[in-house]
Amino acid sequence: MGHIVQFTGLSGVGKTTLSNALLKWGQERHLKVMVIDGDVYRQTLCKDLGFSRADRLENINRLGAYAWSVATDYDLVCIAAINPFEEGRTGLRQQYGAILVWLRCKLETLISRDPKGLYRKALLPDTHPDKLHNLTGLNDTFEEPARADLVLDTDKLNPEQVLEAMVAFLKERQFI
Ligand SMILES: Nc1ncnc2c1ncn2[C@@H]1O[C@H](COP(=O)(O)OS(=O)(=O)O)[C@@H](OP(=O)(O)O)[C@H]1O
Ligand SMILES: Nc1ncnc2c1ncn2[C@@H]1O[C@H](COP(=O)(O)OP(=O)(O)O)[C@@H](O)[C@H]1O
Repeated sequence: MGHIVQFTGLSGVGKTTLSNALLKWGQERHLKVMVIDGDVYRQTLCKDLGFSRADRLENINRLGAYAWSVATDYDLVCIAAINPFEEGRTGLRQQYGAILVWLRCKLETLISRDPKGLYRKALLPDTHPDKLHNLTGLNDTFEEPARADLVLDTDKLNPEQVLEAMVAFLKERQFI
């Protein structure tokens, strides 16, 4: 039975970057890693969901259940979603033993990265037709985790260093 890792962190923090780096790292070592990326599953399994609190909780619950259903076939299953609420994270920890990794970064840095233009849209005036009104961390809730198993600061560590710290943590816990 593989271990389940749930990430949490704002858009642009580096969830996909770290997950894909772990996938590649695993492939090179015959370790079976699966990535369940929130952004990707919102096009399929979670296509019907929006960004209300209820929908975000439903989203993480579905991703958790899916991770659990495939965990027998993998060494490690990573859930890479924003996962903004303690209720959702605690649920995954209690139901599936999913450990919690918080990818953290200053908002100014995320605003300057903004590869999808989401922060630019959220910063538009309220009256602008393209204004994004519920971007996590900017004008929607992100509850800082009280009990993360690991915190990685992606404005201090480059992607290689983030991967290195993650791998060291997984080895220390004997997850890999
Ligand atoms: N309002 C709002 N708030 C947050 N994110 C938004 C929003 N609208 C669209 N997006 C895009 O959706 C991706 C987040 O989906 P998740 O399933 O990870 O979010 S959540 O866990 O349900 O909060 C997120 O992907 P990432 O950028 O990879 O985090 C965004 O690209
Ligand atoms: N540790 C890091 N240091 C600097 N830039 C990073 C780091 N991790 C990711 N990035 C960059 O930030 C942007 C968003 O990364 P991404 O992995 O797509 O974030 P998320 O999946 O959390 O939305 C990308 O342009 C990526 O290259």
